[in-house]
Amino acid sequence: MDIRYEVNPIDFKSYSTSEVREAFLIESLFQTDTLQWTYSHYDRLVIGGAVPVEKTLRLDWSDVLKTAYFLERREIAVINIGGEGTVRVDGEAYTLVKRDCLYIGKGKEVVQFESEDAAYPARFYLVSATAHQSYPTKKLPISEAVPTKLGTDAESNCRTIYKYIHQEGIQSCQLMVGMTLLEPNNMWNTMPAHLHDRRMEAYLYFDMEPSSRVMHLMGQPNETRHIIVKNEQAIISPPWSIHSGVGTSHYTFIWAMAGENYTFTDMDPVPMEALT
Ligand SMILES: O=C(O)C(=O)C[C@H](O)C(=O)CO
Ligand SMILES: [Zn+2]
Repeated sequence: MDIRYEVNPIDFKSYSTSEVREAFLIESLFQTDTLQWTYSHYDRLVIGGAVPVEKTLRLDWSDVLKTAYFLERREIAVINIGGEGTVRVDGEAYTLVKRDCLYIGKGKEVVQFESEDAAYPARFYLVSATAHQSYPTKKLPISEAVPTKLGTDAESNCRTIYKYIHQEGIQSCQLMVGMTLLEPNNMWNTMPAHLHDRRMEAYLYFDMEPSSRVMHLMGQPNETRHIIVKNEQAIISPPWSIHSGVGTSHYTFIWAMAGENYTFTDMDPVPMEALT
């Protein structure tokens, strides 16, 4: 059972490399024919991975959540980062190709995951937050998502952001989820950095070569640390932390937030002079 408790920014200053990694890095989310889960106590975000190959996998973590079924008091976002797959929600089938997103609201009892082709299985990334009301289950195919271009060549951060679940998109209680794709030869994300003390955030880095790495930057602006991240590993970013990264090559990441509101532009920019 992978439970991550909160770390406060005062204690964080004295953390060793391994303590930083144990608190904030999720190393193996995608395992064949199992559901992998990490429970973060920051806004009680649950982060998971499902790779159905030989089996159909059923959404369940009742031994930890102690509810009759996973979504009894939760909502969840599912984003496929692998081959075509199907999510069945109380019997209704939603087919997701790579980068499609499905939001499932509170109260759906039976959620199952399966792959179309065992030779190229689906890889479902899962992010769940507590929910107080039920919003409709909704799929947003990547083909219908609205791209927003950001960055410049000079800053090596040309990238496209797709927002899936947010104020003007799929409605949720508190989940806000999207994906950012770096263009080839562009390595920087989220620099200049920002904070949002009102929300925590999780990043899943993927579409990287096995030998590529992202140097993820975290910490309060005046106390930064780095975490070296491999393909398909995730980061938990506390509300007091910047969350930025630079890769040895370009990459894609899914960002997911939970907390006080879901206004994407609610960010406090961190001036370059404040970073040490
Ligand atoms: O490329 C970026 O910049 C991002 O994707 C930033 C994240 O969306 C984020 O941190 C939102 O709060
Ligand atoms: Zn952010």
